[in-house]
Amino acid sequence: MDSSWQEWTAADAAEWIVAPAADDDKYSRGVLGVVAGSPEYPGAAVLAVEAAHRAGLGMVRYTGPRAVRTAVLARRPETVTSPGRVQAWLVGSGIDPGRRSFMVLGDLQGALASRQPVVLDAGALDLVGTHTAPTVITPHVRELAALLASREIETSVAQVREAPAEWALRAAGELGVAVLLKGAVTHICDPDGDRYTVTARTHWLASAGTGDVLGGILGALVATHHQRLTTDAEALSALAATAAWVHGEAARRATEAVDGGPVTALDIASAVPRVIGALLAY
Ligand SMILES: NC(=O)C1=CN([C@@H]2O[C@H](COP(=O)(O)OP(=O)(O)OC[C@H]3O[C@@H](n4cnc5c(N)ncnc54)[C@H](OP(=O)(O)O)[C@@H]3O)[C@@H](O)[C@H]2O)[C@@H](O)CC1
Ligand SMILES: Nc1ncnc2c1ncn2[C@@H]1O[C@H](COP(=O)(O)OP(=O)(O)O)[C@@H](O)[C@H]1O
Repeated sequence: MDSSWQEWTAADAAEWIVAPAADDDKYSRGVLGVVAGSPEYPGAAVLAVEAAHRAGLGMVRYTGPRAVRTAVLARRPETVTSPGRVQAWLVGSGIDPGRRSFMVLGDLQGALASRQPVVLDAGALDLVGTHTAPTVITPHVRELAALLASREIETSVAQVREAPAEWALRAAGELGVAVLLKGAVTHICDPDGDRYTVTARTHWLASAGTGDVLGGILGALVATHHQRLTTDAEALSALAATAAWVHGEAARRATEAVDGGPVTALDIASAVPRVIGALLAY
């Protein structure tokens, strides 16, 4: 185990990007189930689903609230809205943990009980530890501080902001999951001692919804590698670092395309296929 943090590179990311082969079908390429979005935050589901499709996988299933489903389908008619086989989950983005209905809580618990690998975000972070499936949590600084405080680990937003590496490690150790702590430098670590950083190449990333796009990219990568994750849960941290790298590079390309001007979360999602293409050619 190396005690230092390794900056993830294009070469590292390229190892985790796979193109479909002649014997593939939509199921072998990975099906991502998404439990995200709510009447309060429908956009988070749209952004996560959009990014997952753009990152390349076999299928996205979304069975959330009707109004959100309609918004998701308006943007991505490729999305399947009936229940069925799922090989990885993205849960919690765009859900307020204080306003979860019984139905949403049931969907979240059902996903976590399925034993498929899971990306836990935003409004599902409090459920970490209620299941045994391979898990990566994707908090930002405030969410990590709140999560640790809820587990009686004394900390504050200021402390996590001051020493993100330290608190990401603490979370991985205490919670027993891979951690992707978002920020201008994103820290990824796991209980096995893997430690990666991804330094953002543009600060235009700091805008609403970009974290939901990251969740979609990571969900797609986890779904794509679902087979490997059944025997190698440690791969989750490498997949998380790859997702953060792809996200950062997509943002860099998106701002470059507008001469260094601002980019939106959807712009970043739209830039993802070219990043994937470049990594395949790497
Ligand atoms: N298009 C969509 O649908 C999007 C949906 N999203 C979804 O939204 C959900 C919440 O995510 P989040 O990241 O806004 O929650 P978090 O940061 O905990 O803020 C909670 C509250 O804390 C406060 N507050 C926060 N920061 C502060 C500061 N620096 N300084 C001072 N106060 C601060 C502030 O409250 P206020 O003080 O303004 O009342 C804020 O409201 C989550 O499910 C996510 O997926 C987003 O992805 C965006 C795009
Ligand atoms: N100052 C910054 N510079 C570069 N990237 C940032 C900065 N602040 C946040 N980010 C990145 O932007 C994204 C924001 O995600 P998140 O906080 O979940 O926002 P949202 O919930 O609005 O989607 C993360 O990928 C994070 O790493």
